[in-house]
Amino acid sequence: MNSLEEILEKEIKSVKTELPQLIGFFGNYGIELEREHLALGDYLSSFTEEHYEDLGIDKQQLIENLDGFLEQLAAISNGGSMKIASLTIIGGHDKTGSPENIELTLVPGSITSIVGPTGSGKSRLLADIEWMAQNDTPTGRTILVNGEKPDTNLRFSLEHKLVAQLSQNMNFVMDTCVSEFIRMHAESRMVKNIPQAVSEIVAQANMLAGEKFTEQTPVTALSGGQSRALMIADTAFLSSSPVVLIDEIENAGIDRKKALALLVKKEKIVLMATHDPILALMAEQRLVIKNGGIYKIIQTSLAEKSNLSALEALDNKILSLRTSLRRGDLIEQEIA
Ligand SMILES: Nc1ncnc2c1ncn2[C@@H]1O[C@H](COP(=O)(O)OP(=O)(O)OP(=O)(O)O)[C@@H](O)[C@H]1O
Repeated sequence: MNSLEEILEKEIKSVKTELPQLIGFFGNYGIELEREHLALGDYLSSFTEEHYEDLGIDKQQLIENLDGFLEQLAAISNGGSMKIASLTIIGGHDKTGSPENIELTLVPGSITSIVGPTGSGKSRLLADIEWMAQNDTPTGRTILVNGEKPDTNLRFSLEHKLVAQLSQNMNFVMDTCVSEFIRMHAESRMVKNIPQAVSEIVAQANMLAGEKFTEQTPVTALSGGQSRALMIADTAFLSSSPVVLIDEIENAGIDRKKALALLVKKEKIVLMATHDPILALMAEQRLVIKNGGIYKIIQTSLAEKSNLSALEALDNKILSLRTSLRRGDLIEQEIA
């Protein structure tokens, strides 16, 4: 990443191609990066004091803000290499206040499922991890990163986001198309080849969802399953967060096994709340939640793993029935 001095000495033309984020940065102050042959520093020095008064900022402040912005960009682009060695969940208490006597350490490359009745507290556990709870949530749990309390910077800084959360509700409020949505995200993550990222993410999302959508589809026109597929592909490709939390892939009518494979491709700590036996058994361990507390930790046994293929065969049968149903066929044949 270039230093502030180097950026100020560069021609505006190359600044715009190398750091397109700066177009938006200056745009926020009402500064258009015109006169492309000038060095950025010379361009900013060519403004009169009155001009700066009109913009509502003086030159020194603008340069300081630019420096801060460049630091943030550098932090984001280094995010790709951000790794953690472990995540520890220290128990709090269940809904009735009984202690949750547990200390569980998760390491990268592991998948842990979270099971339990509706309303038992699965999403709450994911939320505790997302917020790096420090005995300050309704469960009293504490989360440690690399065996230590994460510092406040790590907890609240967006650039160093430790956790990517895929939640049950994906409501897009922006009125923009799919490619624009991914482009904005890819740009903020300093991705170099944005068109390639866009087409890969759309292709992967379409492999997860039923009806295909295109790069031009408005995000507000996506179905629940399609938008979830888009968010899963987006997280898998663009998120550098070392921890991925998934709240129920199965409800969205997307191919959940492919989705899981996509998300765990990289060395990440994955936790997923699920009601689905296949997903639960694909994890190496599962946390059973009861009345708001972690009640049991079960290691997936060999016998359970060997049941997976029979479960998948059952599941494929249901899937093909679902496909027939969606196509408008009758389901009259005897089901063995
Ligand atoms: N240990 C706890 N102490 C107090 N409240 C809790 C505790 N655990 C969970 N809750 C609360 O219980 C409610 C239900 O929990 P949650 O939404 O996490 O359930 P869930 O298992 O994810 O349900 P579903 O399967 O329907 O998605 C929430 O309001 C949550 O904050």
